[in-house]
Amino acid sequence: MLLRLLSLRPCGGWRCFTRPPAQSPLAVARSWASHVRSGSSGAPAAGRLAQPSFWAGARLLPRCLRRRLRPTGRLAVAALAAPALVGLGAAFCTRVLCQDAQRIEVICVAPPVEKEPDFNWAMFWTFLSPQFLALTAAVLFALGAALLNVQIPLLLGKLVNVVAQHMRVSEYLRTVREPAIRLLSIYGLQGALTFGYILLLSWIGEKVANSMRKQLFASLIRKEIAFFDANQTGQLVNRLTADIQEFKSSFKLVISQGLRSLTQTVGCFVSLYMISPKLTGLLVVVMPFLVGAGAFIGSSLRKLSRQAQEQVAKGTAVADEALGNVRTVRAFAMEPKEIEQYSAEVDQSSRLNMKLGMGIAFFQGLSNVALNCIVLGTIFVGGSLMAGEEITPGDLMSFLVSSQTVQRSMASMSILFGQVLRGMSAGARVFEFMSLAPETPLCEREELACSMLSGHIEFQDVTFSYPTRKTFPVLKNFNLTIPANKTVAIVGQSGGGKSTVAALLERFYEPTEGGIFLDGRDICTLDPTWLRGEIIGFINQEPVLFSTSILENIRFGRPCASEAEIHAAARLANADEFIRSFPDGYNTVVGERGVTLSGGQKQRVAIARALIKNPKILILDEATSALDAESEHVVQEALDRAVAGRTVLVIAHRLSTVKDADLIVVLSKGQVAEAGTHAELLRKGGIYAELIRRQTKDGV
Ligand SMILES: Nc1ncnc2c1ncn2[C@@H]1O[C@H](COP(=O)(O)OP(=O)(O)OP(=O)(O)O)[C@@H](O)[C@H]1O
Repeated sequence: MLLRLLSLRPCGGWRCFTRPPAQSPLAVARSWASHVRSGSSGAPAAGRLAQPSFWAGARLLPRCLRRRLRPTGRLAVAALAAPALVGLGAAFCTRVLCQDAQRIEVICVAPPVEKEPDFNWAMFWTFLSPQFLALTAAVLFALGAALLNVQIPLLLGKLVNVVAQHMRVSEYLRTVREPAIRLLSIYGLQGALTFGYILLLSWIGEKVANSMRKQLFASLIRKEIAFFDANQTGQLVNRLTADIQEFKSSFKLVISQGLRSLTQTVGCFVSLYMISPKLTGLLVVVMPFLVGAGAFIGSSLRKLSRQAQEQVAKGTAVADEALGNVRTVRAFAMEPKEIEQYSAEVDQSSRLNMKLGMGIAFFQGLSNVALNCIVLGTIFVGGSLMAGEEITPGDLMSFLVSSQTVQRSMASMSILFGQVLRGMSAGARVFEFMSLAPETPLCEREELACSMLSGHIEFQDVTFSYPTRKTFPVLKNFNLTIPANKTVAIVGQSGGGKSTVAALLERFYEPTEGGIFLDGRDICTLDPTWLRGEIIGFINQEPVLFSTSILENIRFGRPCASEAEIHAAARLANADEFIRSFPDGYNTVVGERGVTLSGGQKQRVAIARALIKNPKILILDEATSALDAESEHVVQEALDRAVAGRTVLVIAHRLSTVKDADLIVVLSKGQVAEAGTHAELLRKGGIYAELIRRQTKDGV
C-alpha cells in the first residue's frame, strides 16, 4: 500500500516536467499545457490510481470504527484511505506546477515588447451568436452535470450507511437496491449530460474557430502591402493557427471546466459544511498552507524550468539555422563546427534539465511527507468525530468524496484563470487584425472600359515615403510621362527608388503627395483589383510560383483562361517548348516556390502568367537580371515579343537591355536626373554615359 501511495505522486509531477528531447520548447510547453487542459495532469491520474484503495478503505473504515479499534487498527484503516487524499493533494500541487508550464508557454509565444491589443467582445459575439442555441444547451448540460456531481457524494454516503448497517446478505441486497439504483441513474444521467455538453462545445468551438480562421485570412490577404512590411509572415500565420487554437481551447475550457468547477466547489463546500463543520474547518485551514507551500517551491522550479526551456530554444535555433542553410554549411565544410555548437547547447540543456529533475524529486518527496500528515490528521479527526457519534460512517465517506471534488475543482479553477488570460489575449490578437480595414479597399471605385484604355501614364509631382520609414522620402517631386504603347526605362544607382516607382504604379502603396494618372484619371479613383487583375502585368526579378502545376501557375494570371489560351501565352513567353519536354508537360508540379524549375524557366512561366491577362501595361522590374547569359537571351526574346502593343515600364541594371527603349530615365535620389533616348544620353555625357562606360569596362 505504501508503494502504491508513493507511486501516485511522482507520476503527476513527472508528467508535467519530463519531455521528449526532440520537441521544440514551444511544443513542449504546449504538450504540458494540453496535459493540463485535457485534465491528465496528474490529478485525475492520481485520483484514478487512488480509487481502489480508497474504496477498500471506505468499506473497512466504518466497520472498524464501529468496532472501536485500537489506535494501531485505526492507523491501518487510515493507511487504506490515505492514498485518495494524498493523491488529491499531490494532484493539487502538480496542478500548481503545471501552471508553470503554461506560463512558460506564454513566454515562448508572446513577443516581449509588443503591446497587447484589447479583447473585442463585440466581434467575438458576431462569431458566437450563430451558435447561441447550442451554447445555451451546452451551458445547461454542464451546470446539470456539475449539480449531479454535488449530489453523488451525498448519495454515496447514504449507500455506505446502508452497507455499514446490514450484515446479512439477503437483507443487505434488498435494502441496498434503492440507493444503489438512484446512484446508478445519477451516474447515467451525469454521463449523458457530460457527453452532451462536451459534444456541443467541440461543435461550437469548431464552428467559431472555423469562421474566425476564414475571416482572419480573408482580412489578412486583403491588407495593403505596407501592412506586410510592418508584420512578419510568421506572426501572421501564428495568429491564424496557434492563436485561434488557443482561443478555442480556452473558450471550451471556460464553459466546461470553469462552470462545472465553480458550481461543484460551491455545492460541495455547502455539503461539506452540512456534513461536518469541524472537518470542513480543518480542510479550510490546511488547504491554503498546502497551496502556498506548493506555489513557493514551485516558483523556484519555475525559474529553473524557464532557463531549461530557453536553453532548448537555443539548441533548436542552432539546428534550425544549420539544417535550413545546409547548402552553405556544406559549401564551407562547416559540419564539424555546427555539430560542436549544437552539442554544446544540448549538453547545457540536459544539465539544466537534470537540475530541474532533482528539484522536482525533492519537492515531490517533501510533499509526500506533508500530505501524509494531512491525511492522517483528517482521518484522525474524522475518526474521533465518528467515535463521538457526531458523524456517521456514511458522513465520513461523503466528506472524503466531496473534499476530493472540491480539491479537484479548485485546482482546475486556478489553472483556468491563467488559461482564460491567455485565451483572451490570443483572441484579442486575432480580432485586432480582423477589425482593421485596409487603407486601400480592393474592390471599390471605378473601372474604365478596357477597350477605350490607351495606357497613357503620368506621375505628377509624386513624393513618397514608405509607411515603415516615414521620415525618409524615397521619391521627391517625381515627374514622369509614359506615353501609350511606348517603352520607358528607369535606370540608376541601387536604392535610387526605381522599384518604388513600379510599386506605386501597381498601387501597392499610395503616394504621400502628388498623383499618378492613367489616361488622365487619378489611379486612386480606380478599382485596384481591376487595375492589377486586368490592366497591369508585373514581372519581377524573383518570380514566385505556387506549388501546383505549371498549367495552374499560368492560369493564376486569369482564372477563367482556357487551356488553349494558356498554351498560347506559354508560346509567347518562350516557355511552351521546355514545358512540353517534361514527362508531365503542363501538369508538371513545380514544387514549393517553383524550386524544381531553373531560374530562366521560372521567369518564362511568370511571363506567361503575366501575359495571359493580356495587360495594357507591362512592368518589368529587373526581369532578366538574375539570369545567366543563355537564359537571359531566351527570356529577353520572350519579353521583346511581349512588349509589342503595350505601355511598358522597364527597370533594369543591365543597360544593354534598355538601350532600345523609347525613353530612358535616370533616377537619382528620388528625382529624375536625366531623360532621353540611349543616343541622346550618351551624347550628353552625364550619369547615364558614365554608367554605360562603367558597365562596358566591367563587361556586364
Ligand atoms: N518596403 C520598404 N519599406 C521601407 N523602405 C523601403 C522598402 N522598399 C524599399 N525601401 C527603401 O526605399 C529606397 C528605394 O528602394 P527601391 O527598391 O525602390 O530602390 P531601387 O532603385 O529599385 O534599388 P535596386 O536597384 O537595388 O533594386 C531604398 O532606400 C530602400 O531601402
